[in-house]
Amino acid sequence: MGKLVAQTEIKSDGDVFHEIFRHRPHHIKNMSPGNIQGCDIHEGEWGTVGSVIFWNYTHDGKEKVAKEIIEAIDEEKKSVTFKVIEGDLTKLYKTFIITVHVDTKGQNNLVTWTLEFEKLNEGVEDPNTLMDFCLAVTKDIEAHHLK
Ligand SMILES: CC[C@@H](C)C[C@@H](CC)C(C)C
Repeated sequence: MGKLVAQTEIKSDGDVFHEIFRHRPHHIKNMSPGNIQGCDIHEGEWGTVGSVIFWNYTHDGKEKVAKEIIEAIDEEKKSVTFKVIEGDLTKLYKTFIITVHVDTKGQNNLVTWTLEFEKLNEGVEDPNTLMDFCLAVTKDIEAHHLK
């Protein structure tokens, strides 16, 4: 299993950041319209394990889709784990799991993105640009809350 981890500090509220990814990821398109164009719930309720979310996003200049199941939610640790089950990423990766975690330490809020993946073949590159995408979305969410 390949793994990429990246961290970035946000000045906006960490609890709000977690709440967005857990309960209202469909609001992200309003905060990061260049990256996220759509987010719909296909199965279950927002913010619950087992719910299925469908994303329309633009990555590496191309419009893409991702269907993800919420695999885990840890309210204590403020983390949400999304497992990709359909869409562009499944053309390159057998498994693709995205975890977003927020550490709130006083004024500082540290966001950690973890991408775990199994490539379909050796020629597939590591998802570095997707990690950049996740960090860019993070910054847009922060900026939205600092206005
Ligand atoms: C599969 C790429 C995007 C749609 C993942 C989203 C978080 C699971 C995005 C908002 C970073």
